[in-house]
Amino acid sequence: MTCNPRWKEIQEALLPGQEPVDRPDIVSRVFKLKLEELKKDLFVKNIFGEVAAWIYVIEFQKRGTSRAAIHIYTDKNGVEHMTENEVNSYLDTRYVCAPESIWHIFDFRMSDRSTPVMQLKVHLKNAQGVVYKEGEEKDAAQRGQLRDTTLTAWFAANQRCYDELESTGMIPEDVVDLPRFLDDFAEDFVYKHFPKEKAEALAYNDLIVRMNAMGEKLEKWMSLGYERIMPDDVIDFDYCTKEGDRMRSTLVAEQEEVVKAVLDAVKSGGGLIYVDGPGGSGKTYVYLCLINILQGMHLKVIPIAWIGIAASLYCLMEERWLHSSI
Ligand SMILES: Nc1ncnc2c1ncn2[C@@H]1O[C@H](COP(=O)(O)OP(=O)(O)OP(=O)(O)O)[C@@H](O)[C@H]1O
Repeated sequence: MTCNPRWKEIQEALLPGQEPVDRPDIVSRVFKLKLEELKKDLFVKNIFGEVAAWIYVIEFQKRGTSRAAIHIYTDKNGVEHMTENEVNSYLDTRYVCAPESIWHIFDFRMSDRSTPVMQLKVHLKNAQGVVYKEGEEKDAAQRGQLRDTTLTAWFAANQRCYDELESTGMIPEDVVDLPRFLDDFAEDFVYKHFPKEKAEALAYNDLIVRMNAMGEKLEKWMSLGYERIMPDDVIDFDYCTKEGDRMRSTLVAEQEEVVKAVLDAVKSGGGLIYVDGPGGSGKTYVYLCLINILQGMHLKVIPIAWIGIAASLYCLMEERWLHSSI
């Protein structure tokens, strides 16, 4: 839909001697009202038939003519092809004309789309809600058993989809092709400096732990014959000592002061030390240095942080957030 400055509603709202170009605010408001009306016709009154999904983008042509490019999908299968060329939309709007500025100032939406998201009425098996009239309870209960709820219909759709995939041979049998994905699974551990073979064993053990947590057994599908090892069993103490010493030799005086205070506290049975400093002043570097030194001494170090991002900085360690360590 393209805006027409000669529209009656625009012309009537102009003050004597004004042209539409003088009143982008009126032009934008009228265009917006008409767009809303058109949306009602298309998507509520369905004047062109049932609509499966829709999306529109507002465009402003070179001399400021507003235009809504609306895609309507009448076929549910077409919905998944809805894409927007963001690069082109960006380039096309480099020139900001008066109606476009007003459109933004009024906070009108630049694009909108229908959301093909449905809320499922979750219920336990055979415990769906049934609406009944007094005296017709039995019929209603029977009807309720026959009729799908959004949840049971969703289960049925999943089953149909699964059956289709199965009939085309796209669902693998109960075999997990771990060797094919082992490199990907082991990547995290390689990143944490474990040699490839240990990283693979750790990945395999990690899968076992995760499966156990879900009440499943990895062995049911396969056994790769790795021995059970946990990250703590494969700490390279020599590497930690060397790396700790190397980092310590590079510390500036204030950093060394912190490291010394912590190591003294460890020797004398413990303590609580608070470290502060401006952003980028080398706090994390000190923690990493300490982690290496202490691990090299076969001591257990548990880094904890308020947020996941900070926790992930301790890449030598299993990441933990504060709440998971308490
Ligand atoms: N003594 C040092 N020798 C070499 N590089 C260092 C040293 N101290 C810090 N750096 C480097 O300086 C940068 C900033 O240090 P770091 O990330 O430890 O600061 P930070 O205080 O933890 O920062 P933020 O508060 O933003 O988290 C890092 O790249 C770190 O490797």
